Amino acid sequence: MRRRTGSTAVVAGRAADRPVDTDEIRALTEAAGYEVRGAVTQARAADPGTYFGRGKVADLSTRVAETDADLVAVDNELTPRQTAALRDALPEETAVFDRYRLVLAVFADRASARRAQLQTELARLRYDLPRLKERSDVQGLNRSVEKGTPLNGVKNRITDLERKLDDLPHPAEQHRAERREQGFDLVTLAGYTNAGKSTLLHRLADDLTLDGTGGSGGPGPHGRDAHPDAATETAAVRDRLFETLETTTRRATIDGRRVLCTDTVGFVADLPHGLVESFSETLSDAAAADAVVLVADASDSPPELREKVAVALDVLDGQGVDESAVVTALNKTDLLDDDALAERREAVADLAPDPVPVSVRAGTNFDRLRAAVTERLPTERAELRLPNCDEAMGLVSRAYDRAAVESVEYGAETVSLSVRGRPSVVEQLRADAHALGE
Ligand SMILES: Nc1nc2c(ncn2[C@@H]2O[C@H](COP(=O)(O)OP(=O)(O)OP(=O)(O)O)[C@@H](O)[C@H]2O)c(=O)[nH]1
Ligand SMILES: [Mg+2]
Repeated sequence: MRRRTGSTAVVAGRAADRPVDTDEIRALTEAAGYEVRGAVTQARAADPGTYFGRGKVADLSTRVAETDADLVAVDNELTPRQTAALRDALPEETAVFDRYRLVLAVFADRASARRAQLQTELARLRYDLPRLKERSDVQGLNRSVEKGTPLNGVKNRITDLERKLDDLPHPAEQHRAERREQGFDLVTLAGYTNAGKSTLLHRLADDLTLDGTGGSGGPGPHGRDAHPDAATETAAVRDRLFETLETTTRRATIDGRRVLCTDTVGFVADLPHGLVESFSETLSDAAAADAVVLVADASDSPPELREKVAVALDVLDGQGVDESAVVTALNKTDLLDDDALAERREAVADLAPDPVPVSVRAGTNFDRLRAAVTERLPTERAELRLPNCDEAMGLVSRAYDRAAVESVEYGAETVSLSVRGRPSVVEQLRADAHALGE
């Protein structure tokens, strides 16, 4: 993404009793377009006033001055009061973002489609509003609102945005309904950011042609419009947080069936789901899907993996996704030896009973993953007997196109066709066969 010219940051982390790890907050800060010039950490309980202890705040201030940083990025959620107190203690004009605000900055930067832009702005204002309300001093209030928008202005803008979003057509939903009618199965890839969802989509997709998009206005008549992700999708997938900010859908063929596979916005550790949810179409996609592949990064430590899988399953459940529709894929097994993998399986055993270990990068165990997905797709079988005529050939070709043809035998008088696929598709083929026979 574009780097904010000259924007620099110092990251700051605190933990009560463990070594303080700043990797993630660094990655987030970089994802928001800042160059990280330093890190300040503290291992002690949070100070209710300034979050960090007094001496540490002084250190932080010195570091900001030395590095001429524009921003202090704090690896946690700060109360409005803490944000204000920190700002007061730092050199003039230094912005203070907690991780939530940082994520909002990333989204604001990357959102390209109209819908995503509105959702991002709405999420930011909803984040700001309670913070503004809690501020009692008028001066602080004015300073904390970007560009001096008064409190009421923020409320009005929220209402305005909500109305605009309601009025905006929802191309993804409409598109989904159409595609279902055409006999497509819908599969959604979900999971934390950086788990490998987009890489998996690449692997599963039939070709590099995009077939419809989520938030960005929907496909044209042929479902082949370019998506903002198009350029980056063909490039190597980079190791960067929030690579995907809008849903992308590609056609895939799984077990002979026509599948629309949708990539989604990744979850983020320690963020309230509501935040990410509010500006992604992601979860509504998951709820509408026939199967959801929950992609997890198995190179995470077992407790972290467990936590992420638990949260993700919980979020999906909250969206009305049936547990039986979820396939859990433990990705990046190329980074693990057998013992390490066994530990990961053990860590999620009671949450995800039958996870599929895969390496999307190396292509390991794809057959099992495809099979696990197919198992979750609604399926019906039919044996059809058709008169051997031109129309029958049309029907056979439709069957190949939309379902899995298990066998086809051409006799002198009749054609016998054994087919398996989406119930509505099989139903239609059966009706067509019946009509031919009359
Ligand atoms: N070692 C290894 N790396 C992988 C594998 N699959 C994906 N990756 C890497 O993991 C990183 C993240 O992959 P993405 O596909 O962008 O992850 P994502 O889940 O789409 O992330 P967001 O779009 O941010 O939600 C990239 O650097 C991939 O190359 C794998 O099987 N093994
Ligand atoms: Mg992605």
